[in-house]
Amino acid sequence: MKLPDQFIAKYQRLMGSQAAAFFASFDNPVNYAFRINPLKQNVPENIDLSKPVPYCQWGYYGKVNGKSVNHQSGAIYSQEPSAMYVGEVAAPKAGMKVLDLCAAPGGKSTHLASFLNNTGFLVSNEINHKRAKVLVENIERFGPQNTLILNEDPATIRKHFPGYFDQVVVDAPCSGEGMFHKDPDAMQYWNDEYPAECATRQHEILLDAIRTLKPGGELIYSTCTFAPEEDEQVIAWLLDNYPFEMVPIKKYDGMVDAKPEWANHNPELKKAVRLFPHLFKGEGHFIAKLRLTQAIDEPRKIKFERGNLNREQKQLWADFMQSSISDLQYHDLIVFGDQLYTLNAETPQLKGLKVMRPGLLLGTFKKKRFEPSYGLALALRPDAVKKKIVIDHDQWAQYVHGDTIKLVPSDANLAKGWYQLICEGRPIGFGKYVNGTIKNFFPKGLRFIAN
Ligand SMILES: C[S@@+](CC[C@H](N)C(=O)[O-])C[C@H]1O[C@@H](n2cnc3c(N)ncnc32)[C@H](O)[C@@H]1O
Repeated sequence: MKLPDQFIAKYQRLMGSQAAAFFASFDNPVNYAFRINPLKQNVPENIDLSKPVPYCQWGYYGKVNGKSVNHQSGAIYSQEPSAMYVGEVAAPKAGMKVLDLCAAPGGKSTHLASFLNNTGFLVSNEINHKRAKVLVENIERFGPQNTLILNEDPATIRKHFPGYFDQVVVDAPCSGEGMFHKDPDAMQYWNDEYPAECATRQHEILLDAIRTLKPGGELIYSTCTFAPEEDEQVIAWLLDNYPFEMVPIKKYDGMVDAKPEWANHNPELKKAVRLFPHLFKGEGHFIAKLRLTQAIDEPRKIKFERGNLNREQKQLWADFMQSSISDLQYHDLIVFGDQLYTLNAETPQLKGLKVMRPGLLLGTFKKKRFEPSYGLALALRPDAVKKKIVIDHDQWAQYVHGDTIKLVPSDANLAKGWYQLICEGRPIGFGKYVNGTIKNFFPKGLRFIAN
């Protein structure tokens, strides 16, 4: 691979005796991996689980077919193997309040949601609107029921969540040097000054991020670049200026200590981790974990959001619950426009925030009726739903293409109404059964031709 000349000169100097092996690794084959989704009931079928990723309890090496039942149902999430270690380092405990500040497309958020297992509260934020839409798609497919999805800048997040979170993950926008191997297009933005520019933005993001942490809370900072300016030097700056202590990160085979000599020689920096592609089966990554030892600002009181359904909406939802769902836990309900969402007990007032999803989207109120959402079908395990129709792979292909599905006569005497559609043991959406056919409610923007 042709790397930029200035990149070669810089890393020749920094990598010393390892430089040749480091540069050679850019020509190695790319490593693919995926995580299975513990929020779903069944372990995915038709996928090779023989090569587990040793440091990630849900991780396996291998490539995912994006047009498969496994992928569409949210049973698996494709993620680069090094990126998987960020979620593992965070490993939030049940009940925690967690912020993923730079979240799209959702690799870390879905991983954090796996740990939280529908307890606590996950705020998944992405500044870029287009990317925030992709984040919504990926989170809905994964199916957590405890997630607020925002499209905000870090300064606004800081204002609304002062001293609030047990954990904050900053998977920072960076110069992306670690991605040159997998995605050579990433090189086009790179020049010698780019890491310093990125570092300025990382400092700005962190100045907001750290003020959303409660004392004792943990900051997980990660990049996919080798640049010391964006890695050790950022952490050295935090340690010098704010009340943080480093939390040691376990180093598995091929992972190495971060490099104090690439910053201010503070030996504490060794507790962070570097993943180099010539030493490790994955792309370049840097991860640091820090604990806030005391509050940065005076504590501020937070007002919480409340449910807002009118009587008719309550009744329509109660009727749907009664006829269709046997198990769905939530604190309260909230309506935005005509859309109904669950509301987590920990949700602060949402006024002034660009909200993509205040909670799990349950469905839409139409004139005097309720239409359940695609996201609800994917968030509910089959045993939590009263009415289901099992479809085969060909019918699934019709469904994801947006077609009406004709049922065989033996299935064609069901009561009219909403059914969770199940393919290969996994929920793949809701369908409305009418006279021997299933009307298709697979979202228009997501339709595809299965292969
Ligand atoms: C490395 S990517 C995040 C990847 C994501 N965490 C995942 O695992 O799928 C960094 C993200 O930061 C966002 N970003 C860019 N500028 C930002 C800023 N000034 N503040 C916050 N986020 C920013 C980008 O849009 C991008 O989605």
